[in-house]
Amino acid sequence: MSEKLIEFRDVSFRYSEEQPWVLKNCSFDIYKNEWVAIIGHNGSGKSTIAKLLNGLLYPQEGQILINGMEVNQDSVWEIRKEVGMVFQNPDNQFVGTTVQDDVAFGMENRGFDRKTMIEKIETNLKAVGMQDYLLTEPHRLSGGQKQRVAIASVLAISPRVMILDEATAMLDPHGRGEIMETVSEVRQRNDLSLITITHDLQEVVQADRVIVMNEGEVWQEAAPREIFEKKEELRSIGLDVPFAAILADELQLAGVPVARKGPLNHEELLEDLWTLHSRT
Ligand SMILES: Nc1ncnc2c1ncn2[C@@H]1O[C@H](COP(=O)(O)OP(=O)(O)OP(=O)(O)O)[C@@H](O)[C@H]1O
Repeated sequence: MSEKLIEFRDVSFRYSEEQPWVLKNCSFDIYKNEWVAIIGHNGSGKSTIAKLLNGLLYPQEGQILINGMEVNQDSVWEIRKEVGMVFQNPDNQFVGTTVQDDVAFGMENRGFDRKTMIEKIETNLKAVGMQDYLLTEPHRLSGGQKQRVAIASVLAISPRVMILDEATAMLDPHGRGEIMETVSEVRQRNDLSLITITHDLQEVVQADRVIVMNEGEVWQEAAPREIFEKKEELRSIGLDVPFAAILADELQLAGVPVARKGPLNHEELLEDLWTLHSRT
């Protein structure tokens, strides 16, 4: 088992004393180099978890540890060197007037020296395929390009964990696929842990592990295959299953046998059908 990077210990959170608890006794661990997808119905507390991890919010109860360091007001600047976040709307995260200024901003805030900054701007924009846009004004970029720059800005601070909170939600399926491919590459190259918060099941099935939230509680955590086998239970808490699994059920019902219980994507479904039916 690899080393723990994040520990959520009995965390409860509410936005104010007058408001209900948004997270209730949540506990989970995330390991180094692991990719964890957090899913759950609207309002189940996913984004709140992301903000707690980055010290944008603090829990009223429980403890959050990042690499052994507790997230609190004293540690918040150290924590933000470890945890990088990319949000849904890239326009809300741009601060620089050019792409290079923007990537520099996070590093400036964290006290990087000039030489390191120049090197990191170059290598990280290259890692996301945006090296030709150094002097471009961010508003001239497409949605996908903006998210690439946002990812480069996060990578530039060399975090241990990158959180993508609905970061691909505004892109078309092709753009989403491209961004996730880039993220997957940079994750491996930089030995990062990755937390993705998303409603896109194509993304979720690629994760190592899935944490399912329901009404502010950790409902279940397991590998994607194990999670998506519980189709009826998932539906009962307002969640869907991958389209390939639904199609496999329909095929079975129509009398077409499918080998695997729940294929996670169309490649698996095709492989099943090919293996079974090429023999007949
Ligand atoms: N700034 C805030 N002040 C008060 N309540 C908030 C605030 N932000 C979120 N909430 C409430 O906290 C609960 C959890 O919200 P959160 O954004 O964490 O859910 P989520 O699972 O990310 O939802 P979604 O899938 O819709 O993005 C919701 O009931 C929401 O209305």
